[in-house]
Amino acid sequence: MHHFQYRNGRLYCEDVPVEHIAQEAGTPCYIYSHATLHHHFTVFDGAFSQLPHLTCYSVKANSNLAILKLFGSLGGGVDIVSGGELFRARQAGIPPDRIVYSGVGKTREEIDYALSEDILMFNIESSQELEAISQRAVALGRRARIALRVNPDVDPKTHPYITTGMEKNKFGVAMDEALESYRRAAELPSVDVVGVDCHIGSQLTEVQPFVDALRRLRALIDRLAELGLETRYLDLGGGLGITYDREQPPHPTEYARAIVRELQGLNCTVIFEPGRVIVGNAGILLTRVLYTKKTPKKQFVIVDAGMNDLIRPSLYGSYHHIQPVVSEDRPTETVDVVGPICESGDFLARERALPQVQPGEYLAVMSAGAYGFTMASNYNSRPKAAEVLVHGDTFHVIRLRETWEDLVRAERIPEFLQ
Ligand SMILES: Cc1ncc(COP(=O)(O)O)c(C=O)c1O
Ligand SMILES: N[C@@H](CCCC[NH3+])C(=O)O
Repeated sequence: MHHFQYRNGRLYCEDVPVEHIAQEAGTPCYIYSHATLHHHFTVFDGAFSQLPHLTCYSVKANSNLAILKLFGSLGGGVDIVSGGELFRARQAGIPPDRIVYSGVGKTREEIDYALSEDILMFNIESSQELEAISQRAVALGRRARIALRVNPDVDPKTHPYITTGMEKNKFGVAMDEALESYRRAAELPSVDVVGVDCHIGSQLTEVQPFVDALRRLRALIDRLAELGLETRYLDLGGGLGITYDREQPPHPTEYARAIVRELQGLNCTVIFEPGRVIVGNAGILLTRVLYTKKTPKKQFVIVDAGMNDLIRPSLYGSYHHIQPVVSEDRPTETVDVVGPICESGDFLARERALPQVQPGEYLAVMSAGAYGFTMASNYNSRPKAAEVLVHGDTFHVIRLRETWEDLVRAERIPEFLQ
């Protein structure tokens, strides 16, 4: 479904020309399509309609309150990895019984907060974390529902920085240790063992690694049943990829078909934690060309968005399609699209064939809805960009552009320096 399209040579998001947004909200600016977000969520969630399931959108992909509110209103829950994400989710009205909490480094403060909110399930990543959660639940007079995040050791065939379910990764508990940990969990006070969890990586473009992981989890579930431990929730994590360039990831319905086939005969609620597949292609980063510059070796297009706004190209060498907002016939040239940050690694594209562009014109960096704004920083004291949600023929600023004042607000000069 394409809600970013050219009409009469102008790029639109739904029924709004993106230039209008740039003029009002300034650049750089993230723009999301409500219709795309809605469509992606309902397609994913609907693909599992024949199963008892819960789609827990992964907040880290895009944590804007308006977006969380939308998914909550569609019956979604969330997957969180910090107290800050829990706070956001609650602010957006996500009910605690639709919240699952993963992450290898949950602090005592975060554990206490999640226990006090009575979230659906902690996905436990180590034996020490298990003990800590039990202790805090006892201390607070609460019960902690838990799943063990197991590391099934499958290769998701994605970028090495974003694999999570291989033996060498820091995530989860090794398969061999899982049974022992479950035995221990069953003895611990104030802990209810309710599930099994895994998440093997992000931007997967094949179904097979998901199927392999699921088969290993099913074997574990059978062993747990022999110990008298019933699995009420099977959490399969997120990770389904999207098309940035020429990738051909499975459509959510194809992914669902493969998963449902493997679940025959299992009697539990299945949880999914999709992030990128829901929001990735629902957003763009809009930027303005500041200058063009030719050096003996290179042709640069210098834009007002940098690695602090969108770090994926610098961090993973990721591809994002870049296109002028005004489409017209012009010669192409091979350029590096770079930002204003004082790092040579600050680029949005390298050696990219792009129509010849002029200072002042706008470029759209496509597929920027996931891990765009959420990974933004204030490096070089750059205020974070605004975020805008388009809904039909209107648009709403869902996060104001930061100001220079915002950047210094939390800082204090001690008296001896004044
Ligand atoms: C535990 C967990 N769940 C879900 C996700 C969401 O992943 P994706 O955006 O690839 O669907 C991630 C990120 O990889 C994660 O670490
Ligand atoms: N941030 C990564 C994905 C990591 C997912 C988090 N576990 C990206 O932009 O592709």
